[in-house]
Amino acid sequence: MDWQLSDDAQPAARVPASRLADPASTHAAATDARPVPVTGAWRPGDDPGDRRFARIGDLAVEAGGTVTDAVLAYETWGRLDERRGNAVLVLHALTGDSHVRGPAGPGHATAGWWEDVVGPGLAIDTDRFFVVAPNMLGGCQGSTGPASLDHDGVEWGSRFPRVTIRDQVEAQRRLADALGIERWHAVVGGSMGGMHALEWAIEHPERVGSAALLASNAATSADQIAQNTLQIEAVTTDPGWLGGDFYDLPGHAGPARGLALARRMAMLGYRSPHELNERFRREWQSSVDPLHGGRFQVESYLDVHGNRFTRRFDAGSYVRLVDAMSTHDVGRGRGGVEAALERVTSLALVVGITSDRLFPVADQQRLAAGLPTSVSGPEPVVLESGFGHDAFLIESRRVGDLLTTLLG
Ligand SMILES: CC(=O)SCCNC(=O)CCNC(=O)[C@H](O)C(C)(C)COP(=O)(O)OP(=O)(O)OC[C@H]1O[C@@H](n2cnc3c(N)ncnc32)[C@H](O)[C@@H]1OP(=O)(O)O
Ligand SMILES: N[C@@H](CCO)C(=O)O
Repeated sequence: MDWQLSDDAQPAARVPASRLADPASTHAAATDARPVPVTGAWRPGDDPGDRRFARIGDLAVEAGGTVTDAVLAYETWGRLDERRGNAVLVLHALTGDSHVRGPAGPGHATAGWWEDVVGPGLAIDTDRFFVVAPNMLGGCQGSTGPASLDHDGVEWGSRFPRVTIRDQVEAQRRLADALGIERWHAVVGGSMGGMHALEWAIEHPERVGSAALLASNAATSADQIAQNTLQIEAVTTDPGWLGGDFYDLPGHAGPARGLALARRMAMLGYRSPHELNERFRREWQSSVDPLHGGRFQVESYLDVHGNRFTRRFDAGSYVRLVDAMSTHDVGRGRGGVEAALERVTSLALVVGITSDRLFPVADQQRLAAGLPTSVSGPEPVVLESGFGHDAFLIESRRVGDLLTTLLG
């Protein structure tokens, strides 16, 4: 089947800012929600730039159900060469999006999340490579997700099926087909994006030249599932959740408090105890002692991140995407993790971070030991950093240096 690049004026996955939950606290930061620009279909030779949309058809998902008339939002940088052999797929983490670098088109004046990694002369050199970055299926930054309108003009909400990493990669495969990319020069992803990159290398080994797996895993551990479960519970026990059908109800803020709480919990996994202790110590945010009504700085920090998050992310997507991480297990139906890893034929770069308490280095040791050809042999490359899991985003220059060992 041919998948279509969209010229439509109103992509099905459009998510107006009004459907994002309102912040629950007066400490909220300014909104990060970006309008979704509507652009024409990408064609070989086009200039890099705007966010575009690919219609990828009906997608039957592993857990049962179908995402009908699914759309993936994506952005590109650089030019596809005549042999279509220089394409690099960059896959974002849980709450990321297609906006890897700026500037792009209208509504995208902002910098991207990997400015120091992707660009002219950088590790993923857009003078050499054609970079494609999709927003994952189930997300809320242009791709079809729970906040998107279904055919009846009502948000999918609770009707949006559970999706898995494999379903999301199947959506990406259709995007690759639509773009005419038979084989990726490389697939690159951090955290949840690394799960997608690995799934590509296992399910479509002939289509992946090399794979970079940063702070990621082969199967989500009990410890990770436990944290995911608490975050989902924080959202779904908020009275504003309404079973997942909270969208566009007059005067209804949605599960904002629950979503903010989930993000605050998640932030603890993203940063290291050492960093938090060194950065905030026991300092107060104001002149008032916390014992007498003031707040600790770290409380304020988490509050800001939690409430800011509610301005840019949909609670329905959050629940579905966290769930997709929990069900991640490359060994499912493939004879176990090690058997699945043996299917990989591409050269792999596996990177762990010393202070990552969410995806500890043991996860990457299992990956490197199981993958047939890893840049660093049976051990991962370990980045010495105090920033915790988020180091793959924060230490971007150093991550770029590591990527050059794979990309040349
Ligand atoms: C691939 C992807 O995942 S893309 C998505 C990645 N982006 C996100 O996850 C968005 C959330 N942001 C983050 O997690 C982080 O900002 C990162 C990882 C992107 C970057 O981390 P850092 O640069 O170390 O930012 P940090 O965590 O220190 O947060 C900085 C903010 O906290 C604020 N902050 C710091 N201390 C306090 C405090 N005591 N009280 C309140 N706010 C505080 C700062 O003012 C700053 O706000 P600003 O952005 O408005 O300037
Ligand atoms: N902080 C990043 C990393 C998660 O793995 C995110 O929210 O996407």
